[in-house]
Amino acid sequence: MRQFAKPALALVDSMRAAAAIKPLQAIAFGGAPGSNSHQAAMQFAPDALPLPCFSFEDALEAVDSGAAGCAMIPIENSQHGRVADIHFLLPESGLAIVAEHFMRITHCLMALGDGPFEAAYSHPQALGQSHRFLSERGIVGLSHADTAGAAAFVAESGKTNIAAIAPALAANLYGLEIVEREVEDAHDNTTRFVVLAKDALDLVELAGAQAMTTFIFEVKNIPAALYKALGCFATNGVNMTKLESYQKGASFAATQFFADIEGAPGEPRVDAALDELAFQTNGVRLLGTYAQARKRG
Ligand SMILES: O=C(O)C(=O)C[C@]1(C(=O)O)C=C[C@@H](O)C=C1
Repeated sequence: MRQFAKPALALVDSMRAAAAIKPLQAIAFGGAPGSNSHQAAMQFAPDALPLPCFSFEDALEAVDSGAAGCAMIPIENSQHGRVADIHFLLPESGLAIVAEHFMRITHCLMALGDGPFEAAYSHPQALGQSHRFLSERGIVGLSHADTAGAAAFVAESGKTNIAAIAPALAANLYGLEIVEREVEDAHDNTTRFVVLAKDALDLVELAGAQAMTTFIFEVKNIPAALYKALGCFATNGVNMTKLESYQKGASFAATQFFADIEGAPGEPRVDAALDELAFQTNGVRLLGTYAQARKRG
């Protein structure tokens, strides 16, 4: 069911009503109020109106339809890697990345009782980030659309033998007890989020800031295709900070890559690298240029 559990509905409705009055000030996020994405949105833009959406896809759609000025989307986690689907959703959304935001993620085990628990519900990323904690206690991780939504679901269930893994705020919002704090397996657990909007940033706004540029490209199906693609950045002295491969479709013939570099189009060495990349590959698509939120290297 693509609907938040009952304990979240009043808050979701009031946030949606406030956002509907001033959509340009609204920041859409995937998850119920109290989710990590909600908290990242508020850290990034404390005066914005948070707009809860059931999924990341719905949050992107809210920007596309004009229901929100931008969306806050998790893209990768230091412990558990890529956030599923984002590599397909971002390019397909047609939106531009206008900012990045890093947030230290800390999870709590929360429930109506104090255990023992057969299962804990959460977003698959949060379950992955707390994998050791759960397996040491014999608690089965069960996937839910988001962390805070899982807390609302556990509250609605009335059951004392299930728990949620979610931010502390969610326990507060949905009336659960925090059984254990900091259940993430690594204590520097951090998620990188990106902010997406309809219009790309005007590069003039980035003057003086270290810029990042995110793009996707598809290599030709020939030997050394990736070597040649990466050579474009090596010879032009451009620092690549992220490179991830993924398959599009089921042919497995042409691999796509999702990449971040330091620098912006308009800088001669970046322009030269991207021009050469276009020549060496089946296509390059820029997803956005924005200010670096954390120094790399
Ligand atoms: O469910 C949430 O709380 C989310 O905001 C999603 C999400 C993610 O998908 O990465 C965000 C940050 C954390 O890494 C865990 C979960």
